Amino acid sequence: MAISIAHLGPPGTYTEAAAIACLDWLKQETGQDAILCPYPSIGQTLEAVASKEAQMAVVPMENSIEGSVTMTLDNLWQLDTLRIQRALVMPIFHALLSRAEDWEAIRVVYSHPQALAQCQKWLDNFLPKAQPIALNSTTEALQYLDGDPTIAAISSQQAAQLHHLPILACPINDYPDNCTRFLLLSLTPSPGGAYTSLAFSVGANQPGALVTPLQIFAKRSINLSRIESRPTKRSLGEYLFFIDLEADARGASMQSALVELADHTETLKIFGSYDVLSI
Ligand SMILES: O=C(O)C(=O)Cc1ccccc1
Repeated sequence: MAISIAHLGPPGTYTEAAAIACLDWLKQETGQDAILCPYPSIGQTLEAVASKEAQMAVVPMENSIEGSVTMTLDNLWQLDTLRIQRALVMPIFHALLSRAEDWEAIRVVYSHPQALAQCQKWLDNFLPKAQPIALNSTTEALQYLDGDPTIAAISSQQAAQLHHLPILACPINDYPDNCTRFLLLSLTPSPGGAYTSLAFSVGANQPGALVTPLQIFAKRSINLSRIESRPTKRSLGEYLFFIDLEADARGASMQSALVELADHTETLKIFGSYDVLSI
């Protein structure tokens, strides 16, 4: 039977393209068929798996220009049953979609906050009078573009094709080397792999509260490839730390590091060990 892969919709999002790559990979590697299920937000996409409405989810995690997708980090922490199965990195090329005949007519540009941020300088240069408006996804506004030549959206070329909309400019991202890392998640234990992602809170705000956990990995020569802090949402100035390590949690050295880490953190959540899918 086909399994369902939840992703951020409506159809044509970058996350859908990443989910299609995961679906193809699943079929090739395991023979498993899958269908795509679009959800209106990243939160609802992850919630669908946590509540077993869908078997897998694909979500954006981090962009090379804009950094973390905070919605994903916050939901991963809250729904602590989700485990990372694979990561995949996709190049992102943004396009300006609109029915406007004259750019001067464009008053509003809709898109996902990351896409607006990745095209900020371009928008300042070429559409200084247009108001950027953030939505849940790059494709949320596409249904409104047909009837209104004063609006535009930043979306992908594939989305333009899918929704039969003209591309006024492409690529419009401020930096040409624009990549996003996506995660494939499910409730099943991670398969293991070259990377481990985890997050922790620290007990007291005191000297060494962060350096002590980090030294646990440094003294074992385990490389830290990323660190990101997020507010705990309990009180101002209290943080959670999300870290990625270049090691498999099943290895002996990581096993002992994780035991030690549990002793030096308040809450520790291990999202799993996984490999990066090449597409
Ligand atoms: O809105 C989308 O299309 C997404 O998949 C989120 C996103 C936005 C910008 C870059 C990468 C992913």
